[in-house]
Amino acid sequence: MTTPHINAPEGAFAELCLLPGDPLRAKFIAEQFLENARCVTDVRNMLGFTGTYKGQPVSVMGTGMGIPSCSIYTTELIRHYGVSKLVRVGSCGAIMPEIQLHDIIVAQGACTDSGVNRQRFNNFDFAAIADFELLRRVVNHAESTSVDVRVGNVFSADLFYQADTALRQRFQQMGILGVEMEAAGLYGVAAEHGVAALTVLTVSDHIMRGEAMSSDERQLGFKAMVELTLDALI
Ligand SMILES: O=P(O)(O)O[C@H]1O[C@H](CO)[C@@H](O)[C@H]1O
Ligand SMILES: O=c1cc[nH]c(=O)[nH]1
Repeated sequence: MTTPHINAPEGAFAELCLLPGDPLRAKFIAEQFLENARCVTDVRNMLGFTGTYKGQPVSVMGTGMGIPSCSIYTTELIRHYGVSKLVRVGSCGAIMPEIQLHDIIVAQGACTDSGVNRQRFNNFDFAAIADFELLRRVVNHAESTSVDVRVGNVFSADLFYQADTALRQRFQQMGILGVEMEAAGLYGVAAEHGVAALTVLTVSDHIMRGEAMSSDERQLGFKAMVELTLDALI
């Protein structure tokens, strides 16, 4: 049984799946962190892998950029492959002044300008929140290993190139830690299907200060976030 976007056989994914936006980051995570990792899907080069971490099965798959792409893959992973713990490991642009490049943000909630959660919630405002158990495990593990994380609200934007630069000030006033493009959609998909989701982000840019990692660093430089996530959840 395959889906329009995933050509893996039934049972090819673990219950826990890490979800970077970039399929090459999925490959990097599989090669660097998983034992016996095998590529289980490659439709459109959206690579997915399953292996083990400390003996436990784990999958990792790219989602592409933006809520529509992420929603397709996560819906198929849940409905057809039984994935029930979906953990986005992404990058974001920081908003708050105290945040630095390479910092780790755990998205407790995700605001958005996307209409997807209103579409699935009778046009009401849906509070897109992380699964508390996944969140607690990652935050507790960070505390016990002295890894600094920031926990709070992020903004999942439809536009990477947002023309209205005044919005940034408003985000800062409202305490938005960082801007990315998928978390609110992921949380909506998870809620609709009754499964658990979390988003952990590494700061790749500072939107207010105009600082940025290189594209190589974005692809490969998220070791601390991945280690924290795997160690906390396995
Ligand atoms: O690094 P990823 O996980 O792709 O996340 C961020 O990077 C992309 C934009 O460059 C968007 O997908 C955004 O959410
Ligand atoms: O979506 C994103 C990701 C990184 N940096 C941004 O400014 N936006």
